[in-house]
Amino acid sequence: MMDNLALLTDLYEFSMANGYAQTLPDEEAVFDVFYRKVPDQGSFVIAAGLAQVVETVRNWHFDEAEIDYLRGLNLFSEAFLTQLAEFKNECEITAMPEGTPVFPQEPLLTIQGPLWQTQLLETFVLNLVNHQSLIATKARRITVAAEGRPVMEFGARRAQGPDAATLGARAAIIGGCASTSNVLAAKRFNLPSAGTMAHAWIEAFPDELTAFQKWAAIYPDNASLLVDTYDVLSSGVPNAIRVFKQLAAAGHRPVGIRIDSGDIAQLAAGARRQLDEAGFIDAKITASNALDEAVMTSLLKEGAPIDNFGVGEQLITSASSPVLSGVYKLAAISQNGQLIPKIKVSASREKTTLPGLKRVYRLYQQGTTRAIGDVIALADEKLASGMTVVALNPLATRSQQQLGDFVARELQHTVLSPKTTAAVETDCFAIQRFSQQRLAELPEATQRLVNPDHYPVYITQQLAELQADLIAQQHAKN
Ligand SMILES: Nc1ncnc2c1ncn2[C@@H]1O[C@H](COP(=O)(O)OP(=O)(O)OP(=O)(O)O)[C@@H](O)[C@H]1O
Ligand SMILES: O=P(O)(O)OC[C@H]1O[C@H](OP(=O)(O)OP(=O)(O)O)[C@H](O)[C@@H]1O
Ligand SMILES: O=C(O)c1cccnc1
Repeated sequence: MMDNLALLTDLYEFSMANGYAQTLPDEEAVFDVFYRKVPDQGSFVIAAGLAQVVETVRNWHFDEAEIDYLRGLNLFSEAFLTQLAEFKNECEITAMPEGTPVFPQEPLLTIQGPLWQTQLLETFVLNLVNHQSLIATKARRITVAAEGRPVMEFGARRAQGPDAATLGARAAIIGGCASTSNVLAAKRFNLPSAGTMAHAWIEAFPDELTAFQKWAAIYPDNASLLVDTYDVLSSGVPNAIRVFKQLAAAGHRPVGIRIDSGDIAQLAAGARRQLDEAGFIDAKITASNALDEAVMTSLLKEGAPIDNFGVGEQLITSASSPVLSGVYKLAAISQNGQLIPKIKVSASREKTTLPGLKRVYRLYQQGTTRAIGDVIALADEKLASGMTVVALNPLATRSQQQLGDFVARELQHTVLSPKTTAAVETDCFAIQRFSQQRLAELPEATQRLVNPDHYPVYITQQLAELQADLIAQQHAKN
């Protein structure tokens, strides 16, 4: 169970909620979560964090200490504080399942409910979704670069705080990692924990060979020895081989070695030669040390014989692109039971919001699992073959296009409502598999790590017209 995150909310959300309670008490609202820019110049983000959003909203409440604290700010009416104390969630959440590749501007999560409640959700929903989606997206890049070799998540010590370490480890698995060194994350999310040893173990003994032998005596079937404390090729690997021979003679199977500094390609090649010559062709070589997808790609291109990767700081902080600026934007307000679409107008088309309650569809070529593009439509629209759509990409050569035949799959599903609770997948490896299936449907060129192709995302003509009308109405008012 997560802590109650009810106060993990920017002050202005409470200020607005208190104000709505006095001015627009019966209004309902629709908010969309989406992002505009993909980290690392990729073409999509892997959605993650939904399980924690659902858990947090289910557990969302204000206890006496929280109400007293808010009262002490001298900003809020007693009526509002009572409303908080008696509060029950009435919001409905529809969302893309975790692991879904999601493109810019697409609502990956939509929240509908009383205006004041939906407003209060903004900060912690964005916090959970932005963080985990960022790390899952980075983990996908890193595991793609590993070309099928297992990647262990090693980042806890470099993560920006305990939650970033633990939720980040969860997101790393969703994005493709095989295991984590973070025991809390492993326990909490039922993940495989994995690890080797640190230089301290080697340094603690009088010499490297003794250190390896002591380890092997305690963990005869888990001897993955760190060979770079003194000198990889003249000391580390020869000592590891000595210990492996003793283990093999006693009927054990040595696991392998880890290299954590120096020129990893050259050291791995030298270590591989020595291990093979000694007959340990199954001993695995693990590489670590500030790895990311660019270094890993370069190492493998150089032919480095690496079997496993341990990746920490660059993954857990998404160091090369550390922000996913997902936003939470008002799309509609109810008046007398009728939804009125709302818009935020901006000088840039990219920053002008898509109004109204919407649905996102992925279109597949008939009879195949090949995704050909996504369409954002108004909720009451039906998609039809031959319909005209408008490209969201302002640089698209053809802004209007007619769709051919397709099969459409709706991407969002209801995951929480006041009446029902749908099951949200919480098994991280099931989410990882789901993600990989969804990725396999996308054109390969959109998945490249460098200069990926643009994937077509369209809005329906009706949505485009609604947006244009609302912009015109605003211009007329100003
Ligand atoms: N053959 C290689 N090709 C490309 N990058 C490499 C290669 N070998 C190592 N690297 C990377 O180069 C960087 C070297 O970092 P750094 O200078 O901190 O390492 P180091 O001095 O060898 O190790 P440490 O400081 O941990 O003892 C790391 O990101 C490492 O993964
Ligand atoms: O480099 P990362 O991808 O974050 O992987 C985790 C790092 O953590 C450990 O290093 P340690 O904290 O002992 O410091 P070091 O960098 O001096 O080896 C380990 O030996 C890796 O180098
Ligand atoms: O188990 C390991 O080898 C490990 C764990 C965390 C960080 N660096 C290495």
